[in-house]
Amino acid sequence: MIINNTFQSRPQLDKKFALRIAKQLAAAIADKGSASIAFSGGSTPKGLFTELSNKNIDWSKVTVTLVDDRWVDTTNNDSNDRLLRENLLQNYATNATFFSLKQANNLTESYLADLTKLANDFMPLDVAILGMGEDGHTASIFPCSAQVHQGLDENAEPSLIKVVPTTAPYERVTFNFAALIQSSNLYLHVVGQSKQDVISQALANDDATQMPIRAFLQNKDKTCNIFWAE
Ligand SMILES: O=C1O[C@H](COP(=O)(O)O)[C@@H](O)[C@H](O)[C@H]1O
Repeated sequence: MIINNTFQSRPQLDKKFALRIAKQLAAAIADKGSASIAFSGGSTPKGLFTELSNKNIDWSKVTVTLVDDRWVDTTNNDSNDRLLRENLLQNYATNATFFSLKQANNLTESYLADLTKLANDFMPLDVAILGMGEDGHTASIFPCSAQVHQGLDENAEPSLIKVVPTTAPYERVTFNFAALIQSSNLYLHVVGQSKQDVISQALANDDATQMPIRAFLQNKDKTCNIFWAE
């Protein structure tokens, strides 16, 4: 199920979206004393990060993480970890607890098992913000990868897995579908006409292994709110 939220400009989207996320985090804190949120990386969310970092909520009670990251050093320009630290964990949001997906040198099965255990402290997420590539990948569940079935398995334990894309650089660490779909508030944040075209393509067919975003957009039990601007 989807709900479309369309904006005339990216700054307008960033403002409204940040306000909504801040309210949902504050509501989770009021309800259970803490909140958790996972962001996507890539080129889309920078403006949103800046807006949200200036929201005066009790960030000390918020755990912030990523839905996925590239397995690169956290100083690398392509690191989602770095993007988040430099753009979100600023201003009021410096008080948040950051759960990095890159806490070791080697991306081994035992590392992923340990990381998944640690993540269980703040799962299920209160808010998850997905991004999407032109190939319909979301988080780092890539249609080109050998791990696409594993990433989309509805019956898998919610967990962090390794993905090796063949059409994009770097090994990845990503939450699987089973983990992300449990999020109380699920969003897809995309900008530009080409991404709108990809959404149309995703809605026109139902094979999620060809376009993993379909698993989220076409899920019968969970609403995915799309935030889009030209
Ligand atoms: O590789 C990635 O790409 C997607 C989409 O990024 P964008 O640059 O087209 O916004 C992103 O959602 C994901 O987190 C990132 O690792």
